[in-house]
Amino acid sequence: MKIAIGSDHGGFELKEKVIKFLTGNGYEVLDLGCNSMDSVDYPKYGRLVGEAVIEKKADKGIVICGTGIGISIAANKVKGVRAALCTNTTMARLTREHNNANVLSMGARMVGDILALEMVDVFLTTEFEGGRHQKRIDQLEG
Ligand SMILES: O=C(CO)[C@H](O)[C@H](O)COP(=O)(O)O
Repeated sequence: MKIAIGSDHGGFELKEKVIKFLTGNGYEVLDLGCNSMDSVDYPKYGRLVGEAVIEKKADKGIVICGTGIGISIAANKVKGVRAALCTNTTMARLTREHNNANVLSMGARMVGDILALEMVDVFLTTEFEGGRHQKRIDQLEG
């Protein structure tokens, strides 16, 4: 499975740890930046990850900023993206099972590294349940 990942400066350090986790667990990674802790603007990176998923350059995406809020808003501007800001593993599981989320968003200033990696693992290994949830997702695309 190929994962597109992007962050702003607030998420840079966590992004590097997530990349290490992903490559260590057999995932392919498409790192779309940023590339240092120098201050950058999160909209670009949210959009890049969202576009990579929709253009099928990656199977799923991960976006990280300080809170996870701004970059999730940015990713969700790309048509077809369902980016979910998660703060615990239950949310990471349910957003796959119920929302078929294709992008995980996390706030590096909000959650610890261990929890973040647990959320990544759960998000990437949980399947969409389908059934009653599909018609609700269809309505999102209006
Ligand atoms: O969380 C964020 C957006 O939702 C950003 O990471 C945050 O706003 C960046 O702040 P600063 O420029 O003060 O580092």
